[in-house]
Amino acid sequence: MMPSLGELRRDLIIPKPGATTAPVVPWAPGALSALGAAVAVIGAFDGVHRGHRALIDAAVADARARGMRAVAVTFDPDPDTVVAPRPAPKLTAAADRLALLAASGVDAVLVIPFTRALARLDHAAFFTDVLLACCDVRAVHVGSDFRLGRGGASTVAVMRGWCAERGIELFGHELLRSGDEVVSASNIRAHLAAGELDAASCELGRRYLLRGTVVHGRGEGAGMGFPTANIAYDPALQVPAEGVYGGIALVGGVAWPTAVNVGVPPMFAHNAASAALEANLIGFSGDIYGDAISIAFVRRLRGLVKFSTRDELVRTVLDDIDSVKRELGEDGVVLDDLGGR
Ligand SMILES: Cc1cc2nc3c(=O)[nH]c(=O)nc-3n(C[C@H](O)[C@H](O)[C@H](O)COP(=O)(O)O)c2cc1C
Ligand SMILES: Nc1ncnc2c1ncn2[C@@H]1O[C@H](COP(=O)(O)OP(=O)(O)OP(=O)(O)O)[C@@H](O)[C@H]1O
Repeated sequence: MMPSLGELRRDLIIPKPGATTAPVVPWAPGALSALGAAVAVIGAFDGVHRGHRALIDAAVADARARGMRAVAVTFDPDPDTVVAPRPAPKLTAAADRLALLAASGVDAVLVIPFTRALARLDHAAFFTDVLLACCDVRAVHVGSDFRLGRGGASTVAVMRGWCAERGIELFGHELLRSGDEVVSASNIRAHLAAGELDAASCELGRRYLLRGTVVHGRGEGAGMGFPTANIAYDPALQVPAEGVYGGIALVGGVAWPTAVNVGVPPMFAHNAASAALEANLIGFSGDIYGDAISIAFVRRLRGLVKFSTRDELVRTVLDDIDSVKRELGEDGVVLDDLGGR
């Protein structure tokens, strides 16, 4: 059956109605001084996965115990896109990453512009000139693998010593695991790239979501009995492995069960207009060219096949659509309070 509204809202990165979301504050000297003494949790937080959320929960609990405010400290752009020779595809665009952090239970999200100059700072300069210049931080929470400074020179042990001398407690938490692997953005990307949707969703703590825009395709799908929305997406985002998936598409405030094709269809690979991401929205008819669309991936159904006949392709895709209907329903669900997202 179609997932509940609550599940959809979480999958589609929509705050619950009435949920409080923290302010997202760009870095500036003294920008968070009004918060008073605070507990910081620091990271790039791509995906805001279960490991990140466990770490944030620990920081919020510590802040509450101290009677202080909790601040998630993150960077924009993601540091990896500035310093890595070949940046990894991202699980979340910056806006989604910040929205997830703002809804995580912290009292503020501090966004530090990440530049090559910032990457060159050592931990002492980062803490003094950047973090403490903005906020009265009394405790810092990071994962045990967290590193700061040029080439990641400063380990948790080094930072803990420096902080302790200044009356700041630094906690390097053991990393959350899922089975026998650490929950990490890198592992989630690898699972998605391998089509291992269950493992990716489990570590992420929700379904993977890809946002895009509906664009014109070859327009052959409608003639085949399954019109598809061709979707253009940000190439910096991680795409699940080529194949056919069942999922949920959010367009204009309605969540539709959807059959999704990821990858240029092998039968039409010669056509430059072939979309690498297209979705048949079950129960929908209408014109959505140019609209924003989000796809939450629920189940991988199969790999892409180069069928020998068009009939075979049509029969198989209609079967795919039937199996999505059985699992996710045959009609859209209106999400009435989307908060503009
Ligand atoms: C659920 C689904 C599964 C698909 N599976 C395949 C496939 O296995 N092989 C293939 O060549 N094309 C596959 N396609 C792509 C179709 O060939 C494509 O939708 C059709 O050519 C229409 O494309 P257009 O909308 O760009 O005109 C699939 C499409 C959907 C929606
Ligand atoms: N599984 C985890 N459990 C607890 N804390 C974690 C976990 N993974 C990362 N962290 C911490 O969360 C913060 C943000 O980490 P970061 O953005 O590097 O995430 P990541 O998932 O490890 O990413 P990547 O795999 O790309 O290195 C850091 O303080 C990091 O140590």
